[in-house]
Amino acid sequence: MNYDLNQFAGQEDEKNATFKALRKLLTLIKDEHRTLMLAFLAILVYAGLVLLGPILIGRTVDQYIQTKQFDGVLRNAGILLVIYLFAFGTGYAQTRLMGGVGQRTLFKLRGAVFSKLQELPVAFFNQNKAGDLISRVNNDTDKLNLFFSQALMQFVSSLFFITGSSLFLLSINLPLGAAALVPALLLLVFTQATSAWVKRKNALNLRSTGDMSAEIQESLTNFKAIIAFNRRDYFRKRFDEANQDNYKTAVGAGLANNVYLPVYGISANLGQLVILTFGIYLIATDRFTIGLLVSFMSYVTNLYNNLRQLATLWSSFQVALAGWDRIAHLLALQSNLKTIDMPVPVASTSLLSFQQVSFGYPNGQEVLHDITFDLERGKTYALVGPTGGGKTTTASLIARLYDPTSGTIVLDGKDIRSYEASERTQKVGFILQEPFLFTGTVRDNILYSNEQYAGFSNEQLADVIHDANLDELLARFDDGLDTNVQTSGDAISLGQKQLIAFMRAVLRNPDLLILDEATANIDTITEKLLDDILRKLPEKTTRIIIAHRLNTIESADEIFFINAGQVTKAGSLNDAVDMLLHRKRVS
Ligand SMILES: Nc1ncnc2c1ncn2[C@@H]1O[C@H](COP(=O)(O)OP(=O)(O)OP(=O)(O)O)[C@@H](O)[C@H]1O
Repeated sequence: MNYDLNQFAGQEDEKNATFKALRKLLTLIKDEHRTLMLAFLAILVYAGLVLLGPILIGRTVDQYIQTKQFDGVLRNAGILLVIYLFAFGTGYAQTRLMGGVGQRTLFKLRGAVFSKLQELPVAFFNQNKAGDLISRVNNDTDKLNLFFSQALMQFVSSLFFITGSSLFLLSINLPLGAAALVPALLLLVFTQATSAWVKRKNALNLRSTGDMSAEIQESLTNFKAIIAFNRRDYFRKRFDEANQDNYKTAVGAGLANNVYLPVYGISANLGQLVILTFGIYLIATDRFTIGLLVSFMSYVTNLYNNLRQLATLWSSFQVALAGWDRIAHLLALQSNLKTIDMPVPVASTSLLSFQQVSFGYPNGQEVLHDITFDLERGKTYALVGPTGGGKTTTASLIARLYDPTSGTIVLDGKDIRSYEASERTQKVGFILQEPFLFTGTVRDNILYSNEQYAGFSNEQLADVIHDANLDELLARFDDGLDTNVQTSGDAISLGQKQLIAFMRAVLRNPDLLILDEATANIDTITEKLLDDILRKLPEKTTRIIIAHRLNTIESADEIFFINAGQVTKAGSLNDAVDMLLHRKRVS
């Protein structure tokens, strides 16, 4: 399965894509319908009140100003003031309501994107850069927040104003109203024609922001190598290129986003010019009054101001849509490592059985070819072989970081795909060459994801550690269980990290314990200690040791030689040495 998110970028917009995306976008706020209804109501009242203004002013001109009845003028001014105060109140209410909707949607959306990231398989992270993903979680979701908290309601209010003003214009004088709307219709056609282009420009910009973020992340993660190899200039150049690209796409997006404003501005001016000329002609021929012309001009101004506002919002809508596309592609991805209901294919008494397993990494060549082997309970197995032969890949399949391309892996009598993740991780323990640690204490790290001892006091835990023969290892840490561990810092050596990973795996008491080059950074005396601990593990525990140093596999009951994606039984340690030297198959 292809998990590359950037494969979606630059795809041509399908027909009506904007409205489809809008519908999807609105599903994000479907839980907010009460607040939305209230906000809509507030905005409807607000628009209605504001639209009453011009007609009242027109009446005042015709009825009181031309007849010089100033008490009438004052009365209408008072009414107008009340109307505007109410309008202010409803306008404020809708801003408050929608601000909350925006923040809640952002909160939920970030949560959904983050949960999705937790759910996706290793292949997804192999194909996408962390920096780009961070940009999706932070930057793209924020674009949507801006849209929901500000733009959406302004959008709706502009639509109300445009509809209201148009109705007033047409009802006051049909031909004059129709003439005022012609430039507006042309604008709609223009907007429709340019929207896809504007969205594309914004999508390019968001993508290059993601690329830049990925570039920053890579250089921050590898800062030691960059300094040690004096590659700062190289990375600075790469960043400059990403920055340059981001600048160019930002200019492109800015240009696209601003294309509407001047066009809308000139249409507004044209509209007013038409009304003024046509209106004065109508007044001159006694078919219109000055007061009505004042109202009319006011509605036209209102109409075009809102169209202009719509233009600005339309670009912010396109930015939100482009951001939403990037998030929606991520949310739509499904893990291909779902737990599957399936009957046991072949009854097997072994703890683990590979049955004609082949595997290739996504977008890569086949790495393991038709592998079949069985591991019995309680035995120790060694996987040896040249670099790149497929040892770690075999271990990754046992941990179900990937599923085989073909064939079946049977764990404890059941297809490995039919286990829930919690049950599988309980059965299979892993100690990796580069263990993952979290910021906290040694205690936090060795109990990571181990519910069994979570509530234990340090004293109780010390007993458990003693029973598991781990106290000598714990003694290697100055403050014992309370020793601080920092993932980013180097306060703890790689060997110590491996010891923590070792204790963590042993305390989980798995049926199958895999050590992938797990003692590569440990001195020979400690290594002997680990060997002892491994020997004393409960009898049922099966151990798989992946090692380059052959002295570490002396205690193995059986040795498998993995080379070029093939697995062969090596027989004895000497056979394994022979195979490694000659890379040939025996038995
Ligand atoms: N994430 C990946 N994506 C694509 N190909 C990969 C990936 N990981 C490993 N490979 C390829 O799979 C093959 C087997 O690699 P693997 O890591 O299993 O070998 P190994 O025997 O464990 O080597 P080593 O002893 O160096 O750890 C190699 O050709 C490697 O290039």
